[in-house]
Amino acid sequence: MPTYTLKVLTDFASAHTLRDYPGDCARLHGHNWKVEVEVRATRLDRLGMAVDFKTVKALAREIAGRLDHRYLNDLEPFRDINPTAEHIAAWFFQEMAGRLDSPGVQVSAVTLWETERACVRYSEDS
Ligand SMILES: Nc1nc2c(c(=O)[nH]1)N=C([C@H](O)[C@H](O)COP(=O)(O)OP(=O)(O)OP(=O)(O)O)CN2
Ligand SMILES: [Zn+2]
Repeated sequence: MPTYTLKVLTDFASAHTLRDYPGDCARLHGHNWKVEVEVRATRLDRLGMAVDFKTVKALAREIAGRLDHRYLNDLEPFRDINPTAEHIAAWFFQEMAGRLDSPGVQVSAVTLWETERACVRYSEDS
């Protein structure tokens, strides 16, 4: 089946500490995180769009804004789980999936870049 995968980018700047990490990352430090959100559809609307990029960007920006200029360890769910790239990517995916309300369009992956050299891609493909 033809599939359209759209990707939008956003970012946020936050501080975190990794509890129990055996090294520098257990100390307070920050990152300029970059987020790639992928959404997938198999149908287009009458305009020829799976979903307007603006819709996906606005939602991704709103979610990123909740993390921006914050100490992640103070925010749910990172009071209880370490704010690793893996956990942040999964949280971001779930927030997007819970809010994207476009028929026939699903969030398919979130890639979180922690540095320019390291990222994690989270999806729930079976
Ligand atoms: N699998 C993961 N590994 C690490 C995570 C993570 O979230 N998931 N996080 C960190 C720290 O947050 C650390 O700040 C990042 O370190 P690193 O990727 O090593 O980045 P640096 O720029 O400091 O390191 P270079 O070796 O210069 O690339 C660690 N690991
Ligand atoms: Zn870090």
